[in-house]
Amino acid sequence: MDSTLACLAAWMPRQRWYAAKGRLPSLRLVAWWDLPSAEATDPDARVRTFLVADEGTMPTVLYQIPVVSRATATVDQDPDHIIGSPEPGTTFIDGPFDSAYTSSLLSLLTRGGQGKGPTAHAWGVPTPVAVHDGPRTAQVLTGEQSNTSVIFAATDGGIPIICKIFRQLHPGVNPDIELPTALADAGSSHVPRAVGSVDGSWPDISTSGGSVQGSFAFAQEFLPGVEDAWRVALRAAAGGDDFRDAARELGAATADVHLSLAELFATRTTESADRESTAATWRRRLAIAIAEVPAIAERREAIEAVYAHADSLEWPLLQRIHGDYHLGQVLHVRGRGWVLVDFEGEPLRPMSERTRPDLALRDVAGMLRSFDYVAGSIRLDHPTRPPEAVREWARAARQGFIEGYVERSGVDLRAHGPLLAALELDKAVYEAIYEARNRPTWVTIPLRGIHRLVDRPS
Ligand SMILES: Nc1ncnc2c1ncn2[C@@H]1O[C@H](COP(=O)(O)OP(=O)(O)O)[C@@H](O)[C@H]1O
Ligand SMILES: O=P(O)(O)O[C@H]1O[C@H](CO)[C@@H](O[C@H]2O[C@H](CO)[C@@H](O)[C@H](O)[C@H]2O)[C@H](O)[C@H]1O
Repeated sequence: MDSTLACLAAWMPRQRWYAAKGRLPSLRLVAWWDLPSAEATDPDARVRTFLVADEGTMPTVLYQIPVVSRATATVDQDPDHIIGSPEPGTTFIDGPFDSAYTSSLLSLLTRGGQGKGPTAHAWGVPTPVAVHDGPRTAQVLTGEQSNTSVIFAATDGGIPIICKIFRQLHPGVNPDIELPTALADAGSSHVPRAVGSVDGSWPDISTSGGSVQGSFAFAQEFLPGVEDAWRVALRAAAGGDDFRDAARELGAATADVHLSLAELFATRTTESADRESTAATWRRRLAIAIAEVPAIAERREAIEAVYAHADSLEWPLLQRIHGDYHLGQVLHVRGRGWVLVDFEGEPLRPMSERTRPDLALRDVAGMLRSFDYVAGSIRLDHPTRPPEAVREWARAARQGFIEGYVERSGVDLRAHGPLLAALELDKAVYEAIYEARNRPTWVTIPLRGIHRLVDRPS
């Protein structure tokens, strides 16, 4: 098994979903499960999903790595999708890029079934939407994602499916399954329909002995030919087109989803423990950001003053929220409007925090930051453009979003201005860490946002 772990450890740091960028993982094999159905249809392949813990991080991260193992002489995959050779004559292929894995994953999602290993177990949970049984092609979605998504297009008229394979595993139902499924079941048009999930159990990495249950993958209807709001907004900003009306509709859709979530899941008043834990998260993030992005250190006191002001005022009710809301998480669907995806919450936050009732204003703050990101990205791509015009574009978009949100929700955002400013600032601090780790050339975008927010907090 050492050669398997060595092979995975050498490959993981190059993957977009690998969290500890710039450092080799320190892997321990926690468990694995096999998909025997794959071997029945493709006898040259063995499909094994490894669950490996990176113990070099605090806290330990548990990764899901589906691997197809083939005799090297028979392999014709693109070299970019090859993990490596654990031993001479055997090649490991990144599962989502091999039909032996994708066809058995699809079968689990749409027909049910089981995957088994000595200490881990997986089972498919199809919903009534997963009725179609015809032929499908599989294609991995490329781009900057935290997980790996495969699109299964039907070649004979069935609805296309997108299946997200969660790369980091956490005990409990993943909010990315729980929230959109509840919203879709309640009739919301602002989320895609749920098709099925792969759930399972594995050894608990936080205790010796015992096992936990959680989610391995989730499939939804795929909305073909749509663009995400990030692309739509970027094009509008690049062409100097007004985005205020589109942003107003996005604000209204966001309010609709918040209202539905407040009906479907418990809400509660903010207790002092909630404030303390939120403020502790703000401080913790700020400390990490100062360590990783030294330019933030000089604004430390000013940032803390914005947090202190927010902490001194009344806070609204807590409820379930999206949690990592930005333009890339919203799709523009003709005839249906804005559709929200990726309810998994911020990848850098512990899952226990992401599933708690939270401030709906956190989502509002995330989207407001995202309009600023559009402006920042345009400035990076077109350095000779006058910055005032780009800034004005973002200001109008932010205004439109706020108007749409307030009209639909009835929430007086002005009354919560200092809290919204603190949440925007915290998001910008999060983004600075995220960009420093993933896209260092973009770190100037949140840094500029931080300066603006501390100089003009609300
Ligand atoms: N149901 C869907 N229909 C069409 N495109 C989708 C759908 N779900 C996700 N996408 C596309 O896939 C991208 C990545 O999905 P997301 O849920 O954000 O994954 P990740 O957790 O890996 O970041 C989205 O930004 C969107 O462009
Ligand atoms: O991978 P996820 O979609 O879960 O989200 C992570 O990656 C996002 C970047 O791809 C990051 O979002 C940041 O960049 C966006 C533009 O690419 C911008 O619209 C967002 O405002 C900005 O936060 C997100 O924060 C991160 O969790």
